Amino acid sequence: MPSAPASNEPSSCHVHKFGGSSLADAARICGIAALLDDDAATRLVVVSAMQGTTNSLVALADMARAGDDWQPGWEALRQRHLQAAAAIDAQERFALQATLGDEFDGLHRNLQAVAVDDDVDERIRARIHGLGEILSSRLVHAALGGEAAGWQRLDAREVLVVHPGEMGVGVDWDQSRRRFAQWRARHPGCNAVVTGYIASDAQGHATTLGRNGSDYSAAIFASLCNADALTIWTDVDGVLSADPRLVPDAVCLPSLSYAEACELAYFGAKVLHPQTLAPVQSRGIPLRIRNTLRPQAPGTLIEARANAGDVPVKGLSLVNDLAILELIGSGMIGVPGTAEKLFAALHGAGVSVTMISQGSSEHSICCVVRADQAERGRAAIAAAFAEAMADQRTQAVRVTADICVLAAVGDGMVGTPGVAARLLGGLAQARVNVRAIAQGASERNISLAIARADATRALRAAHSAFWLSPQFVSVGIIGPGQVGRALLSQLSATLPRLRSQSRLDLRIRAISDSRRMVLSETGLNPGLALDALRDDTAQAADLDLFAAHVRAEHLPHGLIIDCSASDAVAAKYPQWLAAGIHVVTPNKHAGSGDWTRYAAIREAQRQGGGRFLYEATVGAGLPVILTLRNLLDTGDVLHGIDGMLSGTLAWLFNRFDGSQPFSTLVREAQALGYTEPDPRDDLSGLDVARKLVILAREAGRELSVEDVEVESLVPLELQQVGREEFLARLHELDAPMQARLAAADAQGLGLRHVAQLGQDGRARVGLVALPADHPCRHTRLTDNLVQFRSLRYTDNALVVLGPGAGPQVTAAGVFGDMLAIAQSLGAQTGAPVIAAGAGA
Ligand SMILES: NC(=O)C1=CN([C@@H]2O[C@H](COP(=O)(O)OP(=O)(O)OC[C@H]3O[C@@H](n4cnc5c(N)ncnc54)[C@H](OP(=O)(O)O)[C@@H]3O)[C@@H](O)[C@H]2O)C=CC1
Ligand SMILES: N[C@@H](CC=O)C(=O)O
Repeated sequence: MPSAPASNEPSSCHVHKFGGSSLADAARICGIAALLDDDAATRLVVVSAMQGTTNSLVALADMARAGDDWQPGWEALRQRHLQAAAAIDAQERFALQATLGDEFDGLHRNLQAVAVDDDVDERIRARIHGLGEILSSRLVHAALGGEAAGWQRLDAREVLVVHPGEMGVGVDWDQSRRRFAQWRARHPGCNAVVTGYIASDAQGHATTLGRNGSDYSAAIFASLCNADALTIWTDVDGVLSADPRLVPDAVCLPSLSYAEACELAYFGAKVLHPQTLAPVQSRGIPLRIRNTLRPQAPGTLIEARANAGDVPVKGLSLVNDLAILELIGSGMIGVPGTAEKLFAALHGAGVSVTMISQGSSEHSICCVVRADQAERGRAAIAAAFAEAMADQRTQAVRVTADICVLAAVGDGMVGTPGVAARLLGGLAQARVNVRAIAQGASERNISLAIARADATRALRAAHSAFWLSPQFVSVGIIGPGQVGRALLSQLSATLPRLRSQSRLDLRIRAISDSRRMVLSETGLNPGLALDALRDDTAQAADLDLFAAHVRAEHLPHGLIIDCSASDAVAAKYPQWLAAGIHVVTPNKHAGSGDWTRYAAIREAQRQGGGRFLYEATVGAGLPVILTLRNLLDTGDVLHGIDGMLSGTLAWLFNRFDGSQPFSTLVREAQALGYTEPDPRDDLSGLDVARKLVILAREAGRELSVEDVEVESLVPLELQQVGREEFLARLHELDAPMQARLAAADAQGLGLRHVAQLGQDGRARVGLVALPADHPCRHTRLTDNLVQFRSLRYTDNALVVLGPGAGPQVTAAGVFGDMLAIAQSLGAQTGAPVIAAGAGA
């Protein structure tokens, strides 16, 4: 391309291009003047056809050719343009309408020609297809005030000379530049409205730049007039980090380099035509994308050196409707010319290749092609390698359908270690299988072929992996009882901060109690989620529907929080975890229940399923399980565990001094939310036995609740009655408990409920009388005291001490597990919170 600036060109020239959406009707056309108002430079305004016009013109030509009735469509298009002309407050309105009428008469003649002659000249078709820009240029010219206001109209066919080529339409720069200079000489210094999309070929016949070619026209004219800037006006704010229909959190990118824009344009960022960039890039002309409907928005600036931003990836794009073609053969290894032969075969079959990948073993070559060309490509490769196939040098040509390509793009990727790891890690967390990978040596683009079904989930996961949007976790809460409600209130207070500071979006998309559930697409406000359960949107509870909604195919991560005490809910964990749903719970049933189910849960995790965290099952918010895990993971050997594992029983025996009946204290503990839904689970020692089993299993021992020696405080006659009757007869505990207290008092001892897991595997739970100097006598309120004895902690136990029951502390334990899962998914929840203004 010659680099000398065109003669007669004013010193400062700006090119503006308006797409069809900016020219949808007369009001939008008239609005262009206001958008150009603050631009003092000489302006070239390149226009597309009015929205939908080119499609209509192509359809009319097709109808004419097929012998269908095109007259009504022609008339509708004519009326639309005449009405737009009538609505434009132009001095020459009548002349404008007459000219448009003439253009439509010409269209009528051309359509008739197509109708009577099947082999009508391609030039006539090009004239028909390109009429929309002629029409819109006349309307815009009039709306800007016409020649009286210093505006000329330039039919691009007068100056722009192009030739079709294998790589698309090419520009004859010498011819075009000469002709443009001549046109400029005839119209020195004036502004111009220029038709986009259309041009002439070398013989002077009408042609087009291909669909959506107006952007390309604008870039060519920017180069011809050596413009200082090109602005493309469209109906979006700029280039977005991803398709907003698939990633609602996609952000508008303030700046891109030409190279980044090229990659994004090629890989589906529909804002830019792929060819647009070359003419402006070669002359270093900055290109800005702006929104006609929101001109105050800064848009996206594309120039040679873009702002790098603080993450290596600027944007992600997705190309759909693809297939993988794969040639496999051990006889290909080290054989020169195999790749050439394969791609020559595809070339010969007219198959365009989107992506190529070959492992260094050379055992197979795979490429990604358009789905509608896959079979043609397969047949061409099979034919080219027929001989090699016959003597087993190649073994197969395989097609994998329903593929899409996800591409991560950014200059910041160049030379930055860990980008691929971050991308692939994010996809792995979202359980997206990658079928093929390609990264060129430019390092600006990593392309991944994945199954179409995974596309949205993959795009969202990758988007948040690079913090282009917060890490999105779809959350379902089961059991909004004491703990569940406390969790909702903690979430309500914390989620906004997590979203803004830690870029973590824990979205409550489902809530259920034992009877009803609410499934929400966009998410429930945690402060109002309980109300939603009571209103008309609630439906009958169904755990399978609930889980399917939480783990919707298009969402990267699903997390179920089970705050019930239900065994039926715990029975679902293996299947949820196997489906990749993470589970967090204070419910002890899974951890201490049926061994086969427990093993299935572990197996689902081992197979790479969801994560299962249950810290709150023992010691509520205390780090009991975490402490045990740390001991074991660092190679310590557990000898035994003993202490107090029930918050309710701790509180009861800290308070029980005989001054009030034991049953009164039990009711109080229940009201405070310390007890299990059925307080007999506490008083019978079952709850503590469950906790001991959870800890023993954590340490690798195959213990079950039946193996634990449990002393129950519930009299035999109250063990089998219903919960309500038990509560009504609670006073029957008073006398036996009073007697136990008196006996202990008489020996100068105090009652405490303790649990013990010995080195011999023996597990015991029960009420004991202890001397005043025993550590369990130095606890307060609901304190749990867990003493770990191990190879390292032999003389002096490792002790975890603190409140072990209550909705708030339990919910905090659950919340902590939620954040641990979010962190494992890549969320930055551990980052220190810097107070506003600090460090300024
Ligand atoms: N309270 C505490 O200090 C601690 C509690 N925990 C554990 O936390 C869990 C909750 O305790 P808490 O909040 O006190 O109990 P609650 O009885 O207050 O709440 C239980 C909730 O679970 C719901 N639920 C019961 N069965 C089902 C089911 N099949 N499907 C869906 N939802 C169901 C109940 O709904 P509905 O009203 O419809 O029955 C209710 O909303 C228990 O497992 C408990 O062991 C753990 C550590 C400490
Ligand atoms: N009811 C339980 C609650 C915690 O698991 C207790 O009192 O410890």
